[in-house]
Amino acid sequence: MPDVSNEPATHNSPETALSETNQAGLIPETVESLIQELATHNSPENAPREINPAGSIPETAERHIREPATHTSPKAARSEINQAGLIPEAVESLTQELATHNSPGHARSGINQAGSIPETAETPLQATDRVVGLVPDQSELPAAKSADCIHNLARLLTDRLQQNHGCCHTTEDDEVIAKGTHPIARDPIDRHSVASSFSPPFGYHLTPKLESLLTQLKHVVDGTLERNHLTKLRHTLNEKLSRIAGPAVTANIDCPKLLARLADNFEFVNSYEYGAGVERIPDDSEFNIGCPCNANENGCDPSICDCLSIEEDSDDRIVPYQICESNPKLIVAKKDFLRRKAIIYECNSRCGCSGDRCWNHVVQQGRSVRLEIFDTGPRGLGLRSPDFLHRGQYIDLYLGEVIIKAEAEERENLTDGSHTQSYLFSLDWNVKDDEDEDRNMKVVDGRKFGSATRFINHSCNPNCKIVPVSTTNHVDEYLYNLAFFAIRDIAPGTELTFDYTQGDEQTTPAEVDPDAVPCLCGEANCRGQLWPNKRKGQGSRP
Ligand SMILES: C[S@@+](CC[C@H](N)C(=O)[O-])C[C@H]1O[C@@H](n2cnc3c(N)ncnc32)[C@H](O)[C@@H]1O
Repeated sequence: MPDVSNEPATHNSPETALSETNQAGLIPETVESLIQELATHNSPENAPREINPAGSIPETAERHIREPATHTSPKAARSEINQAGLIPEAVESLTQELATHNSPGHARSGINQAGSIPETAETPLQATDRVVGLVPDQSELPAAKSADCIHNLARLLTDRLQQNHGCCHTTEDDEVIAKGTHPIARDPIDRHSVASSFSPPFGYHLTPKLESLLTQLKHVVDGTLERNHLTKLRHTLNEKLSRIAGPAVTANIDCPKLLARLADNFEFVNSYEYGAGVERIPDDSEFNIGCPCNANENGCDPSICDCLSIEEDSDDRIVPYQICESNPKLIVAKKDFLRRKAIIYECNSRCGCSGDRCWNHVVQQGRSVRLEIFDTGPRGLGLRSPDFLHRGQYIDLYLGEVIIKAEAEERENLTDGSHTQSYLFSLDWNVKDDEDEDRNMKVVDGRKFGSATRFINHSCNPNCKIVPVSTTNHVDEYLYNLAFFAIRDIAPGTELTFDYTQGDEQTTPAEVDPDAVPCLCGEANCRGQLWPNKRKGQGSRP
């Protein structure tokens, strides 16, 4: 990238520089055409007369942007213009700079297909045009001095392009990123640095026209940086999404702030991440035994399957799954099971029914539906599926860092009193009392690591439910999966929601806690708040 401040202009006689640049394909065709147009119409003496004093692009030049230039060889045109001092080097450098950051091929195809001037191509066009437009003011500000001013600006803009490859976060985003454990390190950017640091060399004055040119250049460079940054964020995010196991998880997000938060500050994981101090019973513990069902006879038999939980008031085993009525290839959670509070113990490889061929083996098969993270507006990001979801269909797991209760409390205290989003989910299904909770309970934190379900918002009239599911390790009662199931048929593209107070008493509070996070679900039965502010983390306790 050329340093226009220090580089002697020797090897760049304007002619050579332009021809070199053109060989490298760096100057968009439209700029060429305009230069030709200007050269044809503007001999140095004619220029002030011909060019619209208001600084807009002359009609003739506009026309030529769409027409192939025929009558003037670019080389000759440039040489004429340069002799007249009408194309300052700085504009040339800036043209190159912008062209480098915005592939010329791309710029050209944008121009040609749309038949209009894209923003990126506008810079050199406008710059050239307006610089020429300065000629009438030469008595006030000699062209050479104008060029110096622009040169100075071009250096600052170039520095800015070199220093950061497009970080245009807001201060708020920088804060969010600074708090994260996995940020892509970026220095905070002062968006006004160019404007505030530019001042004309001593003794030079800026005409209003030049000042407006400089402002335009700055906006174009800022816009270019912003676009480059968004492209990079999308790339980063798509890479992360592509590493998620199973059918596609995509993101449909335009808001730069939300995009930055997701791309820079969140990692998708395919299983739990275990934090410090989390004790686990190993899967191969001698106490983990399978059921006696026989794969070669009746398969898994609900009347004898030891994996199934037993009803409290009878010896009946609770059968959680059935064949889906509207799609016989699908095993879904039973309607009556979804209404109750119960944990699912699935069969696994230790079982006589050989686990993976057993009907009681749904969550372990993994996600089978596609998901899309999208911008809901007032509720931040949300989740939906482009697929039709059947009632009882398993959707995905809620994943994240598994941490001990004390750690969860510390994390929650950091955000206490604020309406910061909460991603804590207590694994409290088998917790007996407060002492047991303090000693054994674990919490899943989906803030920095998680799955797509971490974006499921709350609704007071939800279409999903979270169910505790134990799969390969039935003896570790404090560690199980949190699995989302559809509780009714869900049309493609419908936002997925669940009740954040699931398991708690779900009555409309007499008065909404003024410190609580207000609920924006918009349902007729909305309770007005997500959680009472005293407890933001969710739990699955029955
Ligand atoms: C688990 S996150 C859900 C994803 C979140 N919307 C995001 O952008 O990352 C929970 C947070 O989402 C927001 N949220 C979820 N449901 C909401 C609702 N019904 N009304 C208002 N905010 C909601 C709250 O800020 C809550 O703390």
